[in-house]
Amino acid sequence: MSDQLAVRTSRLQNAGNGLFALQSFGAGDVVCVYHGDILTTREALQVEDKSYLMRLGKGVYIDARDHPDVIARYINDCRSKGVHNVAFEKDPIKKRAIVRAIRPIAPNEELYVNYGTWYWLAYNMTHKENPIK
Ligand SMILES: C[S@@+](CC[C@H](N)C(=O)[O-])C[C@H]1O[C@@H](n2cnc3c(N)ncnc32)[C@H](O)[C@@H]1O
Repeated sequence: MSDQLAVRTSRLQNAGNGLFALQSFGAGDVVCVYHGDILTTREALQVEDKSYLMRLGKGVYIDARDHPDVIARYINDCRSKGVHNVAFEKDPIKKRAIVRAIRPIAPNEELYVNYGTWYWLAYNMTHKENPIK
């Protein structure tokens, strides 16, 4: 898949898989790229499993649900301020998001990105029996 990154069981509880660094990254380095099927707002609203759905900008979404080869889709959100080590740089023109290191990352660190408030609001609405705080 990649000699810089590996998909392994997440260190977060009940989070499934996560993405881990196999090498060091410096702050500002491009770590990988998030891409997938390109959807309009109308199409995005109809997606049942929104786990891998990302809004890039007005009317532009990408969905990596059917793309297990896109390793960026395995990045979890640790939900703790100050612990995130990568950020999504969304590009609605190129229809992708660059995953960029926001601080130095050491080998074996799990990558964590802030999905944003709306992702978790929607997630918890559809997982009322098992919300993620
Ligand atoms: C983009 S996927 C990340 C990869 C996913 N863990 C997997 O195994 O394919 C987003 C999903 O990961 C899980 N996830 C991410 N962060 C989590 C957390 N802090 N706690 C529990 N589950 C989390 C949730 O199921 C979420 O909908």
